Amino acid sequence: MVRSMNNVTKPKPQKQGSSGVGGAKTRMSNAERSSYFARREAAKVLRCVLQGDARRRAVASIKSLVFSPSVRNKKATFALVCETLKRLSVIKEVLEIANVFNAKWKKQEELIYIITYDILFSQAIVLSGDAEKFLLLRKVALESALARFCVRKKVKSIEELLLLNHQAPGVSKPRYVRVNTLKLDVDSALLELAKINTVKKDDMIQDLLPCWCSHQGVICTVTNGSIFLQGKASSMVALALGPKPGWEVLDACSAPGNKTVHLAALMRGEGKVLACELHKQRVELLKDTVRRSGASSILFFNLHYAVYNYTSSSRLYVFEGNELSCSPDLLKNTSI
Ligand SMILES: C[S@@+](CC[C@H](N)C(=O)[O-])C[C@H]1O[C@@H](n2cnc3c(N)ncnc32)[C@H](O)[C@@H]1O
Repeated sequence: MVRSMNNVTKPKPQKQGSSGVGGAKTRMSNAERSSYFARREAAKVLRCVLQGDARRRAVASIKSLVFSPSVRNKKATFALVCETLKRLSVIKEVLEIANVFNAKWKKQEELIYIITYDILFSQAIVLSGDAEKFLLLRKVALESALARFCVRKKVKSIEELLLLNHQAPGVSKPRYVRVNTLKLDVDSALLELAKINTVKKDDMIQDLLPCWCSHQGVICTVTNGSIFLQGKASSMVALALGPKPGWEVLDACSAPGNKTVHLAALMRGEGKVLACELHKQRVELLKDTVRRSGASSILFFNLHYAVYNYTSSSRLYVFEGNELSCSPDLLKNTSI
């Protein structure tokens, strides 16, 4: 459900170009003005997201909120919201320890979260605006609160603190890792990932591992195709079909190919998966996924439109397309 952002309390309008850091009457540069507005737009998006969470009601995704026409600097706004959200629990603790909130700024807490992120984690130096000025005057208190929080959590660095925050099961959501059983068995993947991540077996899907991990923690195994980062819902699709080795399966809209290679793995590399994709560039993505997966039983079709007539009994596939690429061996017994 998309909820309008119009009912968000607007921060008091400020005279543009008149409020420099430290109260000096300075004109904002274009970059300052753009980041000033991005922080306020990010605060509105963050408020929408947090209110939705608090009421357990679906709001639009961060992307759709950011892509609303009222948001001018979409890239900076999106980055600010995501980066602040990643560190939100730490930011809240720090503000609490530093005892920063008063009645006035409590009303604009999302803006305070965003600016605190900017001051502590993005090392922004010049920040124009009243709220920015308020927090910059307390920068030392914020930094010492962050240091105290690290000590309290028994970590040596902020990176460790953030990782800890990400790794605690039940506190943060897991990233799902699907093991590509064409290359690696589930138990070996579990052992490998457990070296640097908190990981377990999924209770519904055999080859899926919920993982509380850092991106670096899984990146090598992702790059070599032993595992794929794939959500739980997406991992249920091929499983629901339950393909057997030797089947011929049509994946009509396939790029980037996560389900295509999952099908090939469930069929243990025996049989064929016909993978269709409308867009040429996305066919390249699909091919890359398939190459990494090591599956050799997949045929690619780049179609203008996927008009097909598929009857399993007569094994007839009618495709209307412009290009086809696959290994000649695979094509031998397939009528197209
Ligand atoms: C949501 S993605 C599919 C994700 C994929 N099944 C996976 O699991 O990784 C949808 C894809 O279908 C392609 N597509 C959309 N319409 C199509 C059509 N008529 N024929 C073939 N491909 C199409 C899109 O270009 C897009 O790459």
